[in-house]
Amino acid sequence: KIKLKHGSHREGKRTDAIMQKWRGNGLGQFIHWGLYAIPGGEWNGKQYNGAAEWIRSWNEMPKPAYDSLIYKFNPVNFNADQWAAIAKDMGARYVTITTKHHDGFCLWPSKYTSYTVANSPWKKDIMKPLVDAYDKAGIDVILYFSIMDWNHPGWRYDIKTRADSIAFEGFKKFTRNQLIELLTMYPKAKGLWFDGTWDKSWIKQAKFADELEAEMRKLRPGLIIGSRFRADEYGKRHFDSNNVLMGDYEQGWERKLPNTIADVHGNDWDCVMTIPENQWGYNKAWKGHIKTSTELIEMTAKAVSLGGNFVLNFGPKGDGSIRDQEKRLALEIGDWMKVNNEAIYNCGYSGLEKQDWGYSTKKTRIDKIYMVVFNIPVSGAYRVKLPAKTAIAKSYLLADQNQVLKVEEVHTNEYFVYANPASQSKPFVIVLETKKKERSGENNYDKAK
Ligand SMILES: Cc1ccc([C@@H]2N[C@@H](C)[C@@H](O)[C@H]2O)cc1
Repeated sequence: KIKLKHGSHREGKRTDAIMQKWRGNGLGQFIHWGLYAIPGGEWNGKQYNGAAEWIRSWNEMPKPAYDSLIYKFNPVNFNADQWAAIAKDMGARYVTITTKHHDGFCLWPSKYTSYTVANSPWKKDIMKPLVDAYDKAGIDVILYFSIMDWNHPGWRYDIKTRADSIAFEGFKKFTRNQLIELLTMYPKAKGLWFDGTWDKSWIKQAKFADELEAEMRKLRPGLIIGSRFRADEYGKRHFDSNNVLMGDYEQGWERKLPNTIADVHGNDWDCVMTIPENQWGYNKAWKGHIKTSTELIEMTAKAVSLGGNFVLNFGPKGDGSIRDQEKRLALEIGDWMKVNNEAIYNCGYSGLEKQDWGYSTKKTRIDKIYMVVFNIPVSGAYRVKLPAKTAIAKSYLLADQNQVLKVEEVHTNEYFVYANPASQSKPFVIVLETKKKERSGENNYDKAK
């Protein structure tokens, strides 16, 4: 083990109630909203090929033209309760909302910069109505914050000269001030989701970031901070120089999912996912493959089966409305969740071997296993291998618990569960209630003693 001053300060999963609630959330909503939603990936009639929230970095987009979008921010169709209702209908149990993306525009009236909603035609705070609406809907709020800030004069990609380091000192103070300001103005927020922390300038701030994380945790006990916030003193990110996870959960799964339990190293984690291939902010033209609700439900089940959460991104339009395709997907996912959320909420890795029919999840400390089926076997037989000394007491469809299913032990601790689902077009869940296996040869007399 390398002696570290600014590495991870905790090994293993957090066991407190706030983190246990986060762990059991299963499904979340991400909101990317800001000035980038106004151009929506297009400028001067030309389409930007990158992600819409990065349009400021496009050569075709003059930086002053982007920066003056603040004078166009007037989302007359913004309705925080409607956004929260969409998340509620989808079955999301937490939401991560951009307070400030890389462009530096603040959705809250920060005292530390003029580049905020307060100086837009809208004038009003956006974060407060959002935090309150989601909180009222019973949905936990996590605040997304980009360290990289293209608008702040003190931002640097690296610290090369004395002038850089003087400028960056000012930037560090500004960053700390904004984070303390956010935690103070929105005390209901359960955590922070950091982004924009990969540049050398920030990676060199191991001591500062470590102390800032400690200050935030002291100000807000139980605050949830992921692995992307800070590097250790050797520049190691996500995992420190002793390969211990930084922060409370792994933030490495952006637009991709782990494949096996080995990939997650026994840590908490979330996967953040876009509906199109790679657009977080609103883009007028969604190109390429748009994920279907069945695909997104499968990703949710896969994430939960590997002990993580699945966080689906929505990119509201510049006027504050939500696009129809996103509303429809939220409802389709929500319809499935209404029937099957017992296999998702407060569930995790079942310990069972992966089978072709789909993913298995398990509630902690309850002898129930959920087989979330995406691939129906021609045989109608669903193979499941149980650990030794475990048997199946009963099996039924989660959607219709009166439909008790036939179970056959085909090899030691290997069973076929027979099911013919009503609809072949939607994923469904088979429940296994398990019990201790009767020791073979045990008789009632022995048990009676
Ligand atoms: C290379 C790259 C940098 C930043 C990102 C940001 N992280 C996502 C969560 C979005 O905020 C995206 O803009 C994505 C890719």
